[in-house]
Amino acid sequence: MNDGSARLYTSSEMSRADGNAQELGIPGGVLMERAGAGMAREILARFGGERPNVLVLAGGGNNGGDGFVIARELHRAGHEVRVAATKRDLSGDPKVNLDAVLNLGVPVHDPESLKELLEGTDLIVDALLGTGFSGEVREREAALIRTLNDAGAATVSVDIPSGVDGSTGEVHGEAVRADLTLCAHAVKVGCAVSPGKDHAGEVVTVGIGLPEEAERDIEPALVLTDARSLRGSIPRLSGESHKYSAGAVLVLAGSRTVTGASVLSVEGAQRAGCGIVFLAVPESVAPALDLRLTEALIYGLPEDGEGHPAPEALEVVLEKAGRASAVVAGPGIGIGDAQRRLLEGLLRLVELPVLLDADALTNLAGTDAVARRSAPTVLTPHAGELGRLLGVGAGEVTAHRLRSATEAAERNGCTVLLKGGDTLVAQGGRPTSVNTSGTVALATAGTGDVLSGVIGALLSRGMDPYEAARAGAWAHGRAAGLWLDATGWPAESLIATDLLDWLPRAIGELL
Ligand SMILES: NC(=O)C1=CN([C@@H]2O[C@H](COP(=O)(O)OP(=O)(O)OC[C@H]3O[C@@H](n4cnc5c(N)ncnc54)[C@H](OP(=O)(O)O)[C@@H]3O)[C@@H](O)[C@H]2O)[C@@H](O)CC1
Ligand SMILES: Nc1ncnc2c1ncn2[C@@H]1O[C@H](COP(=O)(O)OP(=O)(O)O)[C@@H](O)[C@H]1O
Ligand SMILES: [K+]
Repeated sequence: MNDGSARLYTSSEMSRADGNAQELGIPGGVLMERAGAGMAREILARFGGERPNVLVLAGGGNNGGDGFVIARELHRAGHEVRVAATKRDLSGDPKVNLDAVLNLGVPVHDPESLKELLEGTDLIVDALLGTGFSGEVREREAALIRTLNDAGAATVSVDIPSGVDGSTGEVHGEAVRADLTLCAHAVKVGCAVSPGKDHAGEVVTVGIGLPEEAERDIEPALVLTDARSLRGSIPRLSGESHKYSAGAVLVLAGSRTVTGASVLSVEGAQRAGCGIVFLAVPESVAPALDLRLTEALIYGLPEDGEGHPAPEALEVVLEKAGRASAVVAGPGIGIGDAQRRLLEGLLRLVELPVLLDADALTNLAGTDAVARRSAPTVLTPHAGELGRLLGVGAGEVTAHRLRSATEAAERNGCTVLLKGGDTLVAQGGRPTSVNTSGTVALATAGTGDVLSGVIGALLSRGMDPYEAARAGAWAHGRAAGLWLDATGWPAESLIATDLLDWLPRAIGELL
């Protein structure tokens, strides 16, 4: 995909680029030298002024080789540097660089003394395991990682926090908790996808002078979605536009006890630029919402005894869908047989793009209602909802986010947006997108309802579902970021309504 997205590499994509570079006449040792020297410059620029005592923990592969180059450069810059190496009997480039360190008189210790070495250490360089690692860390390395994490010193990881799977972000057992991760050439998937992302701290890319030709035949399986990669993808109004052609969204959200979800979804859609919103809600709450939502058209639905939409609501929903260009269904509609049947009818009979969120996902878990659809469907689950769709626990999804999102997208033949700090968008045939604009400020009730409306509006404006989900997630996260910058208030104080004020500016950055 060549849309200007920042490169995000799996371990095997990186090693292909490395192989191509060698064919182009750039030896691996040169890349290691550039990686290590560039990382050392970055470390000196950030920490050099404080003249920290440095400990480099080096493993037996090329990640350790990068670590030796860093040790050499920091020593040359006048820092007190010690190395703990898991292996002395090396060959190739790591051996060349270990020998250089030894020749300079930098002390190289056995890792068994790591705990004592860390006592006088201000800065740890973690070069234990890189992209050559996957699976579960062996006990010897796991013990070293625990010792590093317990030391509490500032930690810089080389290429990937040791113990994180570079291609998936999965962590099985121990993984280093870094403050900064320096990635050679491109961000590794493991630094962008949780839980790896949460181990990586700040992530900075260090150039290693790979020529473009070395990447020409590599189609990355994942992309980092930033504003640059989305710019120009949202359709604009033209002179001939009217409120229906500008995008008409039907929102099926809310019930007698949950009316906020409707408001947030409708206003999210309005601020994301659709021309008109129809809101279908149980009839007992329609008058209150009519007063609250000045610009939306509100329709009362037959309801069950609990104030949730009843199956007979389908008739009204279908009629209103006839005037819409996209549908958002689910937030706050309640969970039960009646709501499931309503949704199944909607999915069977409406040919429009449909976004399913929250209660809609729970109601439809275990059914094939989405898989049977040919019109575009976007699912926006959090880990718990995706677990229900896949028949596994939330913990299983949290541990395997990438695999879970792609599996759900494939099984259902649809677009899946998995919420979280790294919001993923998966769709068959497209690279899985990792959003870059999220902030923990979003971890508050109702922000997901806003997101459903935003993506619904982008669908109604004619965007392809994959692009709509990526752009919606980016704008949603960016709105929270703008609120944080503008108010200077603590992240914990954001409420979902605040996003509505900042969505227009966030979307404006994509036009
Ligand atoms: N590609 C490029 O373009 C460039 C790559 N560069 C750098 O190379 C790195 C990749 O190097 P790599 O391929 O040598 O692997 P690496 O991450 O050092 O891991 C191997 C070590 O891990 C160990 N190990 C494995 N599994 C384990 C387990 N379960 N539990 C415990 N240990 C385990 C394994 O031990 P062994 O099995 O051999 O005993 C061996 O010691 C990359 O991240 C980047 O830093 C840069 O220099 C510039 C350009
Ligand atoms: N730690 C986090 N970092 C960034 N974004 C988060 C985090 N936790 C939650 N979010 C985002 O907040 C939103 C919450 O949505 P959801 O769980 O559906 O909430 P609700 O149902 O209350 O609206 C999602 O967009 C999600 O990606
Ligand atoms: K590492």
